[in-house]
Amino acid sequence: EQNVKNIFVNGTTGEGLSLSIQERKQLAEEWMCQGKDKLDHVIIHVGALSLLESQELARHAAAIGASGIAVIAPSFFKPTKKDELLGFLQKVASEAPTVPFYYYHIPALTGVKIRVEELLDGIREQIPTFQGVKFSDTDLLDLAQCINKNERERFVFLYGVDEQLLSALAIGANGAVGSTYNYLGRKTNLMLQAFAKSDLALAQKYQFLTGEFLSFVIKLGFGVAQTKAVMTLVSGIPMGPPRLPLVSASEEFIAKAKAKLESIVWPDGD
Ligand SMILES: CC(=O)N[C@H](C=O)[C@@H](O)[C@H](O)[C@H](O)CO
Ligand SMILES: CC(=O)C(=O)O
Repeated sequence: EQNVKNIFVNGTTGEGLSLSIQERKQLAEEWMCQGKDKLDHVIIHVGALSLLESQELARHAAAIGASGIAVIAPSFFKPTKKDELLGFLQKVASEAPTVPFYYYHIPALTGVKIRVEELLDGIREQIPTFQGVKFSDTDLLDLAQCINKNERERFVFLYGVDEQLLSALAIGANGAVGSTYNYLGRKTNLMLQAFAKSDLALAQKYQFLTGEFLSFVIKLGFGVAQTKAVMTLVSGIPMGPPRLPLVSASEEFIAKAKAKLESIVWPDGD
């Protein structure tokens, strides 16, 4: 329905860090199975506070044939220097030595603000499977420097601040991973197509409209619980309640989000 061809499992929206290891394995297996003939890539997030658990999840993802694995920075005891973060990532990546590895940079949630530009310098020597970054930060200078310096190594940069994806594309991001594509995937694909055809005015229209929706719901209080409510609203598929400490979106939020979404007039006419 949203025509999304790649999936990122057990990340932020999937509340991966709130699930048990057993649950995470089960979900990864289910997505591999369901996606078999439908999806191009299944990237499984295997980050955890415990290095041992993260390694176990990496081995599991490799065993079930994941197209990639991703890891966020550990966020209770935090790495403060590049080499500390790199050491952790390396010890996870090496458990899945044939699986492309992505660093999931999301400093607003992890509190780990080590610049990606710095992290990537020489990273292939430590992590031969290093493939790219899921870059969920607004620092477009850091992203630009990553892209500028790493062109030769052909890393992939998947952008994760959906409301400013177009700006990231302009600076050279290769793709996008984000929560809103669960319900605005089709519209975002139209934006990507417009950008690919250099129709910047049309691409901007889509970005302005997705931005209008997001700025509206962000003012109401927008997080993973609210995202799930909007997913249910649009798809009709019940997402179930989030897990504590997150609590379900209010009926008032759902009604307002629904009205806002329905009020938007898209360039493609629906
Ligand atoms: C913090 C967070 O959830 N980030 C998501 C991706 O990483 C984004 O997809 C946002 O949910 C989205 O850009 C809406 O603000
Ligand atoms: C939103 C997103 O990219 C994630 O669930 O990690």
